[in-house]
Amino acid sequence: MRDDLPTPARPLKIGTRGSVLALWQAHEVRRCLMAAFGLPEAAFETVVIKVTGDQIQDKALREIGGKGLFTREIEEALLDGGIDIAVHSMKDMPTLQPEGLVLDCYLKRADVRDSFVSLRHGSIAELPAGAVVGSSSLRRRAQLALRRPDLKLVEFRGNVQTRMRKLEERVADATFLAMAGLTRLGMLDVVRSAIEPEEMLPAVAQGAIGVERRSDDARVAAMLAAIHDRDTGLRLAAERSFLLRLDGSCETPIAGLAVLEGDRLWLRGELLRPDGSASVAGERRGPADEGAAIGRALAEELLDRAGPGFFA
Ligand SMILES: NCc1[nH]cc(CCC(=O)O)c1CC(=O)O
Repeated sequence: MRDDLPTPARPLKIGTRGSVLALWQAHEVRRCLMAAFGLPEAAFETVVIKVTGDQIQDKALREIGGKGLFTREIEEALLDGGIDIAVHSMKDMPTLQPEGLVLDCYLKRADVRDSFVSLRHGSIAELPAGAVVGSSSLRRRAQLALRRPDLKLVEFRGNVQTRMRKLEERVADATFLAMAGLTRLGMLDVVRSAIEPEEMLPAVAQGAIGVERRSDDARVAAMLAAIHDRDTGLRLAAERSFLLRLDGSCETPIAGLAVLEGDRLWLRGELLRPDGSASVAGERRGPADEGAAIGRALAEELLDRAGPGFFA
């Protein structure tokens, strides 16, 4: 292993999207690897890869359709050998990886909550009837419509700066952003309140950074094992199994969150109709290392309770 570590002459190539958040996350993985192996920054090379999802800014992503809008080009580079590892927001990752790739290394998870962002109001509860909320997340839109059918929803995309400008221009009175992303960008000052999971269950894997590799790359596998966070792995195993059994795509509003209670795992999940006219929510507890079975069982229970006509 020692002789096999990357060097400035033979750097480890880290593939990432080019957004400020994506670069921060790639550099965080680099920091963890530098610390774990005593390596200099020059032993790594950051390779920025353009993805379809970033090139389209004027449409809601669900109109473009298809899974992996933020990942396909990056995974192609990984399979080609153009990069050695790829860093992702796990929330944006499909539940299955292409043949030849493995995604089982997660950094310690950050704040999982959504945040309420507004210039004039302090929380969802304080929004007056008829207030306009900007969000393009199917999950957040459905969750809000379910709880506050009196509010008006508008599409909202772009980076944090763009969204703050839209709030200033009164395109909307409020929006939602993940606490994790804002924390990483050093922009927690825009948050009016953090929304507890009881009020708005977050997206599966929200707040977690994952590192993908080629399945036959034993050297990289050994390096990634050193920075993997076991608790995050147990939690995501349950949440992603839940999502997989639901065949979650961008068309289906799904929320899911697992937490550890000692050697037990507590998984909560929610399925919604896109217009917020109905939802089914449930929870399960079980041994922490049986997350995959717990996730599947909760998904099956919710599908059963929702019935065949639920998403129609
Ligand atoms: N879908 C975009 C996305 N993917 C990951 C994050 C934030 C970081 C994270 O949850 O790990 C965001 C932005 C947001 O939802 O506010």
